[in-house]
Amino acid sequence: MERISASAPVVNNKMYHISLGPGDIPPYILLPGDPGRIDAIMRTWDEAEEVAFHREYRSARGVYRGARIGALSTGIGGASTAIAVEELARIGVHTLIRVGTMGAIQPDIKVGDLVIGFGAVRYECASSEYAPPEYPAAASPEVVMALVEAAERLGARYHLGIVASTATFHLGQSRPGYRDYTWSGSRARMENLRRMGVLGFEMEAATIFTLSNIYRLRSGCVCAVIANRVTDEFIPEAGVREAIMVANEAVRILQEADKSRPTLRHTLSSLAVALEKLYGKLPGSTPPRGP
Ligand SMILES: O=P(O)(O)O[C@H]1O[C@H](CO)[C@@H](O)[C@H]1O
Ligand SMILES: O=c1cc[nH]c(=O)[nH]1
Repeated sequence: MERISASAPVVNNKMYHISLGPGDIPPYILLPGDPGRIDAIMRTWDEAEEVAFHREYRSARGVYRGARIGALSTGIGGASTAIAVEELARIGVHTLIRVGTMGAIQPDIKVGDLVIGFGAVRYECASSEYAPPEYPAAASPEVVMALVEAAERLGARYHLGIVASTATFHLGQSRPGYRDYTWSGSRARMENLRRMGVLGFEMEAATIFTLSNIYRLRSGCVCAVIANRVTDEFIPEAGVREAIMVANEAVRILQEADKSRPTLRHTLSSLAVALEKLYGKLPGSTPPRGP
């Protein structure tokens, strides 16, 4: 029987939760929360195949307008999302774009609009197990710029700003609980964040941004606004296809940029490979692995 390390479980060369191993998925990946959104994402690609489906983690790979692209659902919330980022990092994924849905908390944001987050309020709890509260949950500038460029190209109506990632959908987002249970901290949260200019509530961006910065990965987030909490409207799926298209296009933009402008790390590791071919194995050298 295969001996499996309990501290970093890998089963048949696949990460224990996401069921993916090195090479199974392209290093540029879309991260919806909902496994059902993988179908909608695959329908927008020119080539698409499902790769694995274990627990909440459903994955696919394909090609969008010449760009190799992957997708993995994270499930709802920071805990399952942290597992996804941990395991994706170990198999060489370096660029993560959350494609989610959101409840806007500003009155001028319409249901069906998109929100591109450049930072996230860390109410989701999972990131607190990785870094103190002073550590920011910030998206990567390159990914944010690619998302903005993509939204402009596609003529999508978008808002750029800070989002709030919560640990729960109800009390964490100032909704009453069962039998109208509430308390002052929950009731005050939405109004306080609205005054601070925060655009809306979702549940995963802060985890993705925090872990990505710690692990030197790139990340960003585009969400479809399916609800507005001020105007009290809700249209499931409003803007979801647009969010997916913006994320696809951003991956294409990033891949083009990465090809024409290799990073210092990539250049150095390519050099190490070339030297290794000439002179044999160098101590501590690793093959190039994306930007
Ligand atoms: O639409 P997704 O990506 O699942 O995201 C949003 O929807 C879920 C709540 O309904 C949370 O995961 C929230 O972040
Ligand atoms: O209100 C909403 C809508 C989508 N996702 C959330 O987390 N909250």
